[in-house]
Amino acid sequence: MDLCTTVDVTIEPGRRALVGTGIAVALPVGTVGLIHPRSGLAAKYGLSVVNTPGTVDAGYRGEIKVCLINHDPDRAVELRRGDRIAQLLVQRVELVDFVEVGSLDDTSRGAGGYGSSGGHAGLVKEGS
Ligand SMILES: O=c1ccn([C@H]2C[C@H](O)[C@@H](COP(=O)(O)OP(=O)(O)OP(=O)(O)O)O2)c(=O)[nH]1
Repeated sequence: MDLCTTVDVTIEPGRRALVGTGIAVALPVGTVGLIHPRSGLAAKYGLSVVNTPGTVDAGYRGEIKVCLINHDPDRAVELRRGDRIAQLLVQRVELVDFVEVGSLDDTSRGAGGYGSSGGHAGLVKEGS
């Protein structure tokens, strides 16, 4: 579902703005709302969502707001009330009970992350 701004707003290059959508929802327990940027506005204006994807808890009953950011280094983004600024996806989530343990099982990845699998010249391991 597309989300629209309830206000006119101009976002200068590199700046952000929290805008209301006028929408409140009661999501079923076991689901989550995810606020994603719109690809068209991202490609054309550099407009995105700061905390993408924004998380709307199932228990949240307030107005959904979107924290927009203008990544364009030169041009301001002008938005008018009613413009579609982001999109809301609803997904099922696992409801888990976390259990504290002393160690974790082994996997082929182990603790490697943040480029440890390579794939780019700038990701070579230290010392190699
Ligand atoms: O882009 C967003 C993200 C969140 N929310 C609303 C719904 C969500 O359920 C609530 C809290 O969001 P989150 O848990 O991400 O915020 P927090 O900074 O951790 O605040 P809190 O302490 O209120 O949980 O704010 C929005 O309207 N838009």
